[in-house]
Amino acid sequence: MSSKRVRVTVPSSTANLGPGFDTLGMALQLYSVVEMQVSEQTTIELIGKELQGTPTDKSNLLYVIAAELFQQAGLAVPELHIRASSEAPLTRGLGSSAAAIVGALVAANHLAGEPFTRDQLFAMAVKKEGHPDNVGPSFFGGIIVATMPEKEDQPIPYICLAPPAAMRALVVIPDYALSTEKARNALPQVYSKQDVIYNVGHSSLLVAALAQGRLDLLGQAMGDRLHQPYRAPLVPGLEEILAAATDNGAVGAALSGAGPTILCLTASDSECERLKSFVDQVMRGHGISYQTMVLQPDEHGVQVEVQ
Ligand SMILES: Nc1ncnc2c1ncn2[C@@H]1O[C@H](COP(=O)(O)OP(=O)(O)OP(=O)(O)O)[C@@H](O)[C@H]1O
Ligand SMILES: N[C@@H](CCO)C(=O)O
Repeated sequence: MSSKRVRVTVPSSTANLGPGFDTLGMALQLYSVVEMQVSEQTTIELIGKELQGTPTDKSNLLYVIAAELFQQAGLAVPELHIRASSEAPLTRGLGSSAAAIVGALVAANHLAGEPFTRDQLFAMAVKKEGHPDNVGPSFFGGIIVATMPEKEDQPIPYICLAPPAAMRALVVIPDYALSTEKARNALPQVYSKQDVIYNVGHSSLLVAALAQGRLDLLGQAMGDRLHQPYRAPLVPGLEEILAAATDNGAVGAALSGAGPTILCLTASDSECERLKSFVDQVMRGHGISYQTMVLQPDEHGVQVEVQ
């Protein structure tokens, strides 16, 4: 067991990108940091306002995930000093739980002497999160197309695409939380054939458009009928932004992950000001306080430093 301190930096992510429910996601330059070191006693130090209210005992997600990794490696679970921070707010649809899971797995794997490969860690994270669309970008960076394997013991099949160079993400982050669980419970159990065909077509077109840098197609390709229509009642302003973002400087728009953050993609930084005033008008109309951030895609994924 290593006695060194491991520092892991993990990008946040935006999942689904509209039609790619549970299968598509993009890493963003908004980071979580997890530092971990074997210690005599477990202490969890959470830095900054975003992690306020998160447990600082052994029920903390970071500790739970690290402990599970040591157990799976056949090692005794050590006491740990964990220090963590997050630039991304939690429960907003920016993949904070996936980033925490990836950060804790990668840090614990280093302390344990690297018993697991990166693909094994990816599979462990996907199992924990239930789907690969946030975990994939946090691990590998860029845009990830991934799905669950046919059999449980198979590796997670994925492809990483480089985001189109000039593309920017304007994220509209409302000041209220929406848990992924609540947003998933809003979805129906059964879909019509027309809606399934609609999403297969749009998701396929979106992946092809992103692969070829065809930002002009995103406005159409990002249409979705599997989750956004059912989540819209939980996210005031979503319908208006999806309907008119492309008339106001965006090349496409979607609910980010399970929401309530709304993602608007632009072809350059210069479109963002016009888009911000449109978004402001919509959100004010609903009396919702919010913040916006203009983010570049992250292309590196998880980064590890051993100190
Ligand atoms: N750094 C962290 N340390 C401990 N727990 C965390 C950390 N980051 C996230 N979590 C846990 O993850 C929960 C948020 O998960 P949830 O899936 O609801 O939202 P999200 O991951 O931010 O959004 P989405 O999955 O829609 O992108 C928090 O309430 C907290 O329990
Ligand atoms: N694909 C997931 C992302 C959030 O975890 C969802 O939309 O529920």
